[in-house]
Amino acid sequence: MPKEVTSADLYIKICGLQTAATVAACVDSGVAAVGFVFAPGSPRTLTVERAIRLAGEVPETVESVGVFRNQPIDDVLAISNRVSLTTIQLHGGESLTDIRRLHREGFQTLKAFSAVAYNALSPQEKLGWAAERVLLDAVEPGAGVTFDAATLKSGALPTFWLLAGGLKSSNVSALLTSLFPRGVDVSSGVESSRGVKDPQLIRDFIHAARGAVPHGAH
Ligand SMILES: O=C(O)c1ccccc1NCC(=O)[C@H](O)[C@H](O)COP(=O)(O)O
Repeated sequence: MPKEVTSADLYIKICGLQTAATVAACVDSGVAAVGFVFAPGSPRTLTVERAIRLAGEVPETVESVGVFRNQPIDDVLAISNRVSLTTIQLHGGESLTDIRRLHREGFQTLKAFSAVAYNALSPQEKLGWAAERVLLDAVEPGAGVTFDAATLKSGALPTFWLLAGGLKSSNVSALLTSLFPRGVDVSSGVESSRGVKDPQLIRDFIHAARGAVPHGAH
């Protein structure tokens, strides 16, 4: 039986932020993490200079996460150090060896897999990822597409895993109470148009996610 996650320790990450106003909406609502995209080709991709300004608005109590996909690890580290990120999220074919190197360099990590790719790992490979923080997503990240969550085999999931892929305020509650992830990650579901975050949609999403789980002791 998965450990019950309460609203006090539910990890909520809002990804793909591009403005100070949306960073403030996340921070004021008490999220665990905000995400800045550095993977090329996304409508949310930031320049390093802009990311430095936005990350400067994030207090130490909130993780500043850089999102990368199949970029050389030396480049990932260089950007992460310049922006003063706390956490590196990897969406490509990066290995456990890459993740361990990032840990040695002082970063927390999130390794993203599509649910399909995670299910296809061997039992031995899953064991390797069991102690890492993992994000389970749709095949195309940041596209606002859900996946068939019933395919997740709960017995083989890491202790800390986040649900992502097509989440929004109208579906997050049902998914949280059926799958028991440690937290959730959203991008498209808090946008008014592709790539454009909306502070009110961010607040609505956080409210809906918190409402889905019991209140913790404070
Ligand atoms: O956001 C992107 O465009 C992106 C591009 C390349 C790799 C990852 C990307 N986003 C990763 C995220 O953390 C998203 O929040 C996650 O995939 C969920 O996205 P959505 O389905 O849009 O909520």
